[in-house]
Amino acid sequence: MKRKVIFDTDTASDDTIALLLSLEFFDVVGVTVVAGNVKYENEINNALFTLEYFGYSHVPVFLGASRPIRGIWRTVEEVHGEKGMGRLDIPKPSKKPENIFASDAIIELSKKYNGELEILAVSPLTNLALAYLKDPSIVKRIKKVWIMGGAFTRGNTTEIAEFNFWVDPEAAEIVLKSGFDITIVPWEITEEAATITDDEWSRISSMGTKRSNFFIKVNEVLREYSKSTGAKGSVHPDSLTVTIAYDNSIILESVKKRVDVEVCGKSRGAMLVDWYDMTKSDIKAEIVTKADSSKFKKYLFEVLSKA
Ligand SMILES: O=c1[nH]cnc2c1ncn2[C@@H]1O[C@H](CO)[C@@H](O)[C@H]1O
Repeated sequence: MKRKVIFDTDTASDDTIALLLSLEFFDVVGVTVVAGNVKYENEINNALFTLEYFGYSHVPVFLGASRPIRGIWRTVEEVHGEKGMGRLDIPKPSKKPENIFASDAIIELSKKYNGELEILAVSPLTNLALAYLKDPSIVKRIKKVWIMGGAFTRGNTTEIAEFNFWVDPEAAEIVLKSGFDITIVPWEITEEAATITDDEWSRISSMGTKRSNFFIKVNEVLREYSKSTGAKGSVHPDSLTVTIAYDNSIILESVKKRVDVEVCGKSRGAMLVDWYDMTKSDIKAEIVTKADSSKFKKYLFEVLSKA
């Protein structure tokens, strides 16, 4: 039986591929949309369209926070394309979102799948933080939270901050202090293990499947943007995180430390790791420090080449 997950997403480019992977690997019992990458309306359409396009119209989509807690952030269309789908112009999906707020859906689904539900958070953590504030007992019911977020030293949004933590550091702080069983996949690890090189890009392009064609189109702008920052190809943090959640053996090295997030000043959104256990805190997260790139890509290619 497939594991039950909620896919929390600010749906743009790599998020859609991470969603496709999740649909293969897991029983996705809900998709929750949160503010982040691009205009909220576009994120909603991107999530609905991706599900509909690949035959998953039955998977419910719940709308959540359309802004971070403090409301200070900017979207990054330069990374994902004007509407977040590279240069793919998508039609308005006929699938509609549910009438339940995302954070309420997280609470309800945690009751329905008590002890087995996992959260794949490839997004700012606003929806999960709000769910926790409303009902802290979700910590006991949610089995695991997988987070793509944080940077050790090389921020992709400011000198030190990774995008998801930077968009809503207050939410990240709430979630990281709540006591969930958490694994974090930080930015640098995804850059090292989840960059699709030119050769790999050509390989995907020549697969000629519906999924591979979709991959190429939605990630075209991401690839150009990634390369403009010095990467050797398009970087796929969300896809790596979901694949790690599915097969933990992709984690080659990790540490278990208390993690906090800076909420003020120039380093707002910075990930603060208590490397020397100075806080003596019991609340710790697993932080991935090395991932198996070839294993991840094997899964990715397998899913994209499927007819
Ligand atoms: O430059 C970028 N490359 C890849 N993903 C990005 C970038 N900027 C924002 N995101 C988004 O934020 C997380 C990674 O930090 C990912 O979840 C992705 O959706």
